[in-house]
Amino acid sequence: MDALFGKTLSQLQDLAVSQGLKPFVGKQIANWLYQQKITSIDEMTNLSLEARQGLKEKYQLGLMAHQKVDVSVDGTKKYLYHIKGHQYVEAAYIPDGDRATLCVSSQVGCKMGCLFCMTGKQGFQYHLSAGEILNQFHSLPEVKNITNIVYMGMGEPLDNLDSVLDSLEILTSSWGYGMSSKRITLSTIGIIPGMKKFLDTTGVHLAISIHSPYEEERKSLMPIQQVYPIADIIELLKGYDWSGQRRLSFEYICFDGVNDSEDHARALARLLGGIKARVNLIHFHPIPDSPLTGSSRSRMETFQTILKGKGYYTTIRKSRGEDIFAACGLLSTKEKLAQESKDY
Ligand SMILES: C[S@@+](CC[C@H](N)C(=O)[O-])C[C@H]1O[C@@H](n2cnc3c(N)ncnc32)[C@H](O)[C@@H]1O
Ligand code: SF4
Repeated sequence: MDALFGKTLSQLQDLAVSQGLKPFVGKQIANWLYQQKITSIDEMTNLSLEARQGLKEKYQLGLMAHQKVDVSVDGTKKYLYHIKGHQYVEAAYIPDGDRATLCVSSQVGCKMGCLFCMTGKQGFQYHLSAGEILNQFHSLPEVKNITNIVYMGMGEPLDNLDSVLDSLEILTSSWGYGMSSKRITLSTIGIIPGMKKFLDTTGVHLAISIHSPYEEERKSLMPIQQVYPIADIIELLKGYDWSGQRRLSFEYICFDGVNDSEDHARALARLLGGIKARVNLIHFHPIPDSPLTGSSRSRMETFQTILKGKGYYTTIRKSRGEDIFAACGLLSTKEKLAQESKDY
């Protein structure tokens, strides 16, 4: 049965009309779905009994509680949600003082095959629907604490463009969750056509996973470089205005002896060419069977100093939830499910 949860206002208005109802009923349904904590269609009490009955014959609500939660020593929690058949996704809840960030997944697995990423190792299984993306937020026990959402969990969001854009529309619209787009960041390896549409239709912050300023080296880490070269990505980004509230950042994992030299830092600054952006240096979270290791803190600091000297606001991102495999790039359900199948 099709799910109501995850539909945009215009989809709900069309759905209402297809049920023989007035279009404004679509807005009433949106209000119940995104602004009230209902658990069944029966609770939509400003709809007639007949209208609710008609909806129940064709649709389900589409909300799912989590199946499992792991808690890190640093307070990060990793929630596992059942998707469909034998598919699961993970979301990471990261409290930090008076902020709390939720890292959501957009796909089960990923087809991009980055050398350093557990999700990439899992291969691609499934595109999440908008409802399955939003459910990670809506059904989270700590949903009231969330101040920020990052699309940095499993999958490449711009490879699942329509569902991701629908989920962003629902999060940021007044008929949806009414969240400011400045509290949301989408991270991508740079799928150019999807990026254009994302930039033109949303006001959400953008993070680009860059990881090397050199073409050949980036290709060896991230095969997508062959299709969408980083120089073309930056060219496109230069056509947009980053001087206001919308933020552009570049994510750079520091790999020991690979991409962490002073030359790399200078080449990165040259490649960015003065674009208004921040750089986030990320600790590598080691994955099994990988030849890569993380850079030392002091090398990351030297790298940071060079970029700062070139005018780029540069941070070294705190690792969170590494002990429960909730940190960046460690989300993967395949092997865990094989090992722990009895738990599910
Ligand atoms: C898992 S990805 C999901 C979003 C999108 N697919 C991307 O690559 O930007 C989120 C971030 O985690 C980073 N990442 C992947 N594997 C990692 C690892 N083993 N250690 C640290 N960061 C990692 C990615 O480079 C990216 O910046
Ligand atoms: S880093 Fe992002 S794009 Fe690359 S394999 Fe992992 S999830 Fe996919």
